[in-house]
Amino acid sequence: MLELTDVSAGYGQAKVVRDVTVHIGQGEMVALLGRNGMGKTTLLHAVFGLADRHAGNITLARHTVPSGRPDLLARWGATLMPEDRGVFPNLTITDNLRLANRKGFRPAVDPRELFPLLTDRRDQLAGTLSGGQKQQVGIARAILAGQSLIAIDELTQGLQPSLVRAVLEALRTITTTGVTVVVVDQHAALLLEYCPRTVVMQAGRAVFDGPGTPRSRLDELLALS
Ligand SMILES: Nc1ncnc2c1ncn2[C@@H]1O[C@H](COP(=O)(O)OP(=O)(O)OP(=O)(O)O)[C@@H](O)[C@H]1O
Repeated sequence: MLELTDVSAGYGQAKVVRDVTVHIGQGEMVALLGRNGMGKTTLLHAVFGLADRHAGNITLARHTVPSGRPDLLARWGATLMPEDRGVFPNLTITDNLRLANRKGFRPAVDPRELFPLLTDRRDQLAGTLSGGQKQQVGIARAILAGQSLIAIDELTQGLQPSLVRAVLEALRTITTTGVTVVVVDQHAALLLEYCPRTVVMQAGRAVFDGPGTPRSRLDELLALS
């Protein structure tokens, strides 16, 4: 559903991502790992039209993705969770969800079943939630919008492990309904528990792509600069 073929990308003349080929199927849950500055975010940005693509092809759900058109990605069903987690801070949780819900669309999994917070704090302004709580609202919005690919950068940043687990658990559940999930982080341990497939970036290249990675091999890849 998301296919990157020989993708090189960066910012202006700066080359960051080099010759990356990764094909991700519908309903997969993929961890994109790598140390600081290895190009994980830039790769996501290349997919979502936020970095400059220097070479290669990207297709999403059989659409050819042109460079520099982030608007098309949203229209074709892909969401990149931004740092503010894509919530309207001055609206309540309920209103955030209501606005996101595509007319007449009922997701296979009700996000309120995944995240009790959405009910317990329904009248709270989203801007007053913690980062992890906002992330839950952001993911719920993507689910209600019927998005078929959800990518999350820096999933664990600033979140307590129990919240990270709740989010990963929820993401795993939605993959069973056919939604594709790509999670980016530099902390491997938790993600590895939930993601059957791992792509490791090193100096802009995808140096490993596979399921069932032995932990020792991953430690080795993540330790190298
Ligand atoms: N806007 C930019 N202009 C020029 N270079 C950039 C820009 N953003 C990032 N870079 C460079 O691209 C390289 C890769 O950065 P990127 O953010 O993709 O790495 P990352 O693997 O996501 O790292 P981290 O885990 O620290 O976020 C770094 O050397 C960084 O300095």
